Amino acid sequence: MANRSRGAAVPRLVRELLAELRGGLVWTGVFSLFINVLMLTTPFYMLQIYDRVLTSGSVPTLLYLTLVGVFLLAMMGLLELARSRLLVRVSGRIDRKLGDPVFARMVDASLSRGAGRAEPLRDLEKVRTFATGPGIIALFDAPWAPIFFAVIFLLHPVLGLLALSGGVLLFVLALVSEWLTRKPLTEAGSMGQRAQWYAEDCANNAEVVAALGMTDGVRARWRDAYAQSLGHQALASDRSGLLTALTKFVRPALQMAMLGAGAYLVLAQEMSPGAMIAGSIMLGRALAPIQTAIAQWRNVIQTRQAYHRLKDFLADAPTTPEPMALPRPRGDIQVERLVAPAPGGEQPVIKGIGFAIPAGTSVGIIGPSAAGKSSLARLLVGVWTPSHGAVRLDGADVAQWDRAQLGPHIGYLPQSVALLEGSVKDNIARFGPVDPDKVVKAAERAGVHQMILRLADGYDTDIGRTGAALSPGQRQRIALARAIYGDPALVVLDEPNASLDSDGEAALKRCLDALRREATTVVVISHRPSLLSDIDRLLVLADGKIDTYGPRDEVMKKLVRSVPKPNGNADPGDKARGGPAPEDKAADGTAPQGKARGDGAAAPGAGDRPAANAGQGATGPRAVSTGEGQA
Ligand SMILES: Nc1ncnc2c1ncn2[C@@H]1O[C@H](COP(=O)(O)OP(=O)(O)OP(=O)(O)O)[C@@H](O)[C@H]1O
Repeated sequence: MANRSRGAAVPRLVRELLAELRGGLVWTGVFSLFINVLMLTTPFYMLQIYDRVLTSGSVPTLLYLTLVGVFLLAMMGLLELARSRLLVRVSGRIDRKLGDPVFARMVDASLSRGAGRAEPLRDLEKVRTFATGPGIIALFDAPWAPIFFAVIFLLHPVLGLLALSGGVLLFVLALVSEWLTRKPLTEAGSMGQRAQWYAEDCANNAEVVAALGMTDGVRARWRDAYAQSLGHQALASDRSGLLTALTKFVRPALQMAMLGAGAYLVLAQEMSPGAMIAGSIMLGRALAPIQTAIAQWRNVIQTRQAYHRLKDFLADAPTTPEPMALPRPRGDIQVERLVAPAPGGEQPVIKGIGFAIPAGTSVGIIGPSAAGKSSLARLLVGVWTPSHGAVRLDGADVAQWDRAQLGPHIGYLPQSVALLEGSVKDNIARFGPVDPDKVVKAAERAGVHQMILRLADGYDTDIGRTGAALSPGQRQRIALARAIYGDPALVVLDEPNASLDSDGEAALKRCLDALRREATTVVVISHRPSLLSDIDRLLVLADGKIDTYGPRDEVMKKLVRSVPKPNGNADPGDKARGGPAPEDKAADGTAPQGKARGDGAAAPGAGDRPAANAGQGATGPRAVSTGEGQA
């Protein structure tokens, strides 16, 4: 089973990544050293031309120097090529190492925090592209700048001092730039992100936003966040613009000072004219990486932020050792003392319930709105993690079960259907390898095969983002086929008929009958009692607790008795539809728990499983045990 320990994965992931990158980065550093040494070719060539060729008038020397110079420059070009290829590989490794974990973690984070965004992938993209851009080249070149300063010192100490002071001045300007722009850039980043969320949410819900005239209100929110982001951006740009202007003045001024000082030293006969020119060129080389670093400062800061966000995001990733594969479950469900808040919340929405569903049993869950039915469904399929208790499938805790292993054994049709961008067949096959026979079988059992054949490209029809190209009813029926694809052992359907017409509902009922005949464990949540007419058991949920659980007919009888109508008749469907509130029942003097026990249904049936009873103990007297005969 998964061993979840916080905080260990990121250091491991990052350590492993850095270990993998170490070789490539060391070679990039070595290549950078040679590239920078070879950059001395041009100034030395100048030096030799002025001081040797022009004074001696020797053409062979000129030819020889030129050949050597061209060869060295060619070598430098080759090294540049090798370095850039190396960095492309480094960037590819970052992606290969972190891409999948970040994606998987993003899905997990959406489950545990209740909201998912794609920023971590964007951050990864930022870090990855930095690894091939000019920013990282500047970082690798900067440490070799002392070579140039040293050579300038050798030409003349005065020139050396001048160059060094210029370098320090530019470096200080870079630090000031960082200091002045870091905060506004951070603020701009977070406000920009918020603005983007508004824009994305608005685009995703464009129809309701337009229909209800909400565009102006939502745009005002977006505009506010965007304006704040732009304000911080502008402040950062103003400050960095000032620094850039200063740099643009300092850089040529330094060059001029070098030439001026060099000319003076030549006049004073302390240096040759060649050294004057070479010194000036070398100053340019020495300052280039510093200047690139200043130009790339914003990029460097943003990449650093993205890197830290990524590290934090991965920091609480659970370490999950490769779990042992478990055999295909039979579909035996035990819910034990289950307490669960919604993701990111504290208040439990499921408040200590326990019950059992023997393999092959079909159970209908009914109850008023916000009773916790969908929450229970999510817990049954293991996408929510309970704070206490467990849902066990054939004895194994579903929240701890490896999702990739558990998924094929689970069929889940959520209330909001959630198809994904892709073809009909991809969606039915759950984006795994498409086995046409299995896809058609699932579609036929879901009663949707003919409907799919009538689509423009049949099973190959692209359904667009979230299935936008389909009607809600079509989406729901295709999602049903997806839920039963591969004959899962447990099928949980949350309001599977919410968007269906009578044909669709008849197909759904036939599908449920087939699942029952095949002894698949089925849980159906529905507000419509018609769908639950052939179900084995009924579970009535109210305020996160079990009100009643037992064989369907017994529960229905109880519901009839507990829902008095003004004319003395009762409509059990009222309760299924969430009609009578628990207070209504209390008003006639019959508390739910009293009812549950009073008719004898509370006593465990003769064949009740011990696990079911254990679960009952946790639920309190509200939970009603079941007769095994119904299984
Ligand atoms: N993702 C979520 N984040 C926060 N709270 C949630 C979330 N999902 C459900 N809840 C809360 O849990 C409670 C139960 O909701 P749930 O959707 O399980 O009820 P339900 O019985 O399925 O309702 P309905 O019949 O209206 O679908 C509600 O109070 C709801 O606010």
